[in-house]
Amino acid sequence: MRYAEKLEKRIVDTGARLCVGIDPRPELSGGIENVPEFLRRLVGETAEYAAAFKPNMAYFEAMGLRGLEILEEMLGEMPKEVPVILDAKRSDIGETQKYYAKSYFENWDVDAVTLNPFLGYDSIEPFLNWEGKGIYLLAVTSNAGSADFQRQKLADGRYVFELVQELAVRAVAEKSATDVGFVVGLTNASSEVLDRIMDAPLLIPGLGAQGGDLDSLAGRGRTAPDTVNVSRGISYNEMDRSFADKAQEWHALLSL
Ligand SMILES: O=c1ccn([C@@H]2O[C@H](COP(=O)(O)O)[C@@H](O)[C@H]2O)c(=O)[nH]1
Repeated sequence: MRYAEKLEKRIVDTGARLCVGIDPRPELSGGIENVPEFLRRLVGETAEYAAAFKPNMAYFEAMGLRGLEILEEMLGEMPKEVPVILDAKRSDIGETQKYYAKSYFENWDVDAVTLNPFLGYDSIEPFLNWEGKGIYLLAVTSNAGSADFQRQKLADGRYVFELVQELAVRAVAEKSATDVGFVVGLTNASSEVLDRIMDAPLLIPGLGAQGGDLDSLAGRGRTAPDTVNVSRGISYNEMDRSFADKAQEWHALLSL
């Protein structure tokens, strides 16, 4: 089964496009020693609502070697039916990317990863021929700085993020086994952006703590399995409520 099919199935099974972000902050959960239990509860309580899980490497790397062990343990215990998108945003020359691809797709066996496309097509090639896997290229990120490059207009009237889409078009033409989608931040998902974004799987961060407006996605007629990520809005918002309770609320807002 291709990555996009697995994700589509999960979206249909859960009835919503909720991607549960996993960004553990040890300082908010009583230190690194409490993080494994925090993650077990977060994953356990939200799995039934999750179309996907998205751990962000930064939060695990910040805990040092123990953080990588915690990530590995968590990945090993993830429910197999929920796709895992590793938010790594990697970018390097192709030779080095081969090793990132091996690490994420072979060793950790995650379903998809985020990549920074700035180094061009040969930098994403090592990720392209993996059965059942997906990559999300940063196209229009959710930060204000996305205006600095991604939303600049070229002389021919296209935006820079449209060049990112060209990489996906090429991957499809070359019959990539890996599905290629895009990261589009909800906070910058204007109709000008969305009108130009291909019908390929979108990973959409920016809901909850970053204040993105879901209405901007309405009535688009897209068919690809898009998912909308919520991290702090489940893990660290209203700490007196359970993860399950908060996930259920986001799930209702994102229901099909
Ligand atoms: O454009 C982007 C790309 C990635 N992210 C990541 O998504 C989550 C968002 O967390 P919240 O707590 O829901 O704001 C986090 O891991 C970011 O690094 C993004 O926000 N924007």
